[in-house]
Amino acid sequence: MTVVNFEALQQYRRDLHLIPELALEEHQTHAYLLEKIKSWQNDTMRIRTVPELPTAILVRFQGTDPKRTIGYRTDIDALPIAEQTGLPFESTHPGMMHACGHDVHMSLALGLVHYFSQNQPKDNLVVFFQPAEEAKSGGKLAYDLGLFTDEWRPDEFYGIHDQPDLPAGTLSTLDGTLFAGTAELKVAVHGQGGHAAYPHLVKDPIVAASELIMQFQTVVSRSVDPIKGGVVSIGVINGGQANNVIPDDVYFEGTVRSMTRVGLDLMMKRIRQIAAGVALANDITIDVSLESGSYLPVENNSALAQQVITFMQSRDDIDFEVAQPAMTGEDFGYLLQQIPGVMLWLGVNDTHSLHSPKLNIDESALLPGFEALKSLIEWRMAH
Ligand SMILES: CC(=O)N[C@@H](CCC[C@H](N)C(=O)O)C(=O)O
Repeated sequence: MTVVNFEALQQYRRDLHLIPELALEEHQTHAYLLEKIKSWQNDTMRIRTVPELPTAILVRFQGTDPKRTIGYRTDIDALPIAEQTGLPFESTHPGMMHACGHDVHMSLALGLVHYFSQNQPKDNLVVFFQPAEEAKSGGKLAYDLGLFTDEWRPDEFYGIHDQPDLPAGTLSTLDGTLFAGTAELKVAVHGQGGHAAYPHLVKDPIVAASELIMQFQTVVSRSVDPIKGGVVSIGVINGGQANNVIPDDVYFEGTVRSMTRVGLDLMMKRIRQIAAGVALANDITIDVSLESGSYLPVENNSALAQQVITFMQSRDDIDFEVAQPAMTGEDFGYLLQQIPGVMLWLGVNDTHSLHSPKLNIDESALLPGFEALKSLIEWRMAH
């Protein structure tokens, strides 16, 4: 029985787009999702929330003839970005926006929960609404809290991410590593400020931070095998308040990325070495924090990815393209290190990139995205 249509998916997506919330603070989102899920509850379903990760929700469907448990994961958090789309359902939360399409991901996951509440699956199915993908590693937190133990442990895990570069509704993945592993970089440059007219009497953190940021750009160009590649990007820089005052401190943040854990380790080592060298050269203190280990490379399980690709390519009603690896990060990578599975892109056709304040996804992706995921899950359960 088909109970999910475009209008329903669009309504979920727009409702959720109005109320974006940051990592681990997704309380309104959680309440919205829970209310919908509870409205479909029946004897085949169990709904689980946990006090240690209060915005997470797990839904488990008992299979009719289970030989395994399939997992499906959506992220639920938003970004600290002030929306500039001008849409009638623009964010009502100042400075926050679903600029990475998690509203789309949640809409599809709600569609799946609604559908399987009316069509009991053959295998068991666990749908995981995960907080904190953009920051704070909700996937790892959930795993480390033991959310996926006993009957809640999927044997295989699937998830999607929207992709503005692909036509709306096109699915895409590859047999291999889809997304990079990332490390979050935080740097504090501590100098000794003073009057800008007397630079010889200060320890200038602005000059040191500038040198450091430019030197970091040599990590990829001089230390990483060009065939393998990597990314060092700075997204935050703060320091100073007046044009004629040299401040005491400068603070900046960025992200370091590689398709392999070995590559990421190398880049992190070079960043620490460069920071130590620039600190010495400027007679200044530089504190570097590099956190990795949660946003691991998103490595699709080879056997499962081949099956997904074969299935998608065999279906006339699914538009599918084999993907190229991307430097995007995802903490689904952490879950895929624990549980085999596959992440896919879903095309949402926009000229604006992910993380743009003008991202305006093409909602015609919603129904084909839902249908493809539902068909994939049902096909997998039949094999
Ligand atoms: C799909 C996407 O855009 N994911 C984020 C994941 C954030 C990773 C982490 N917070 C970091 O900044 O390294 C991304 O930025 O790729």
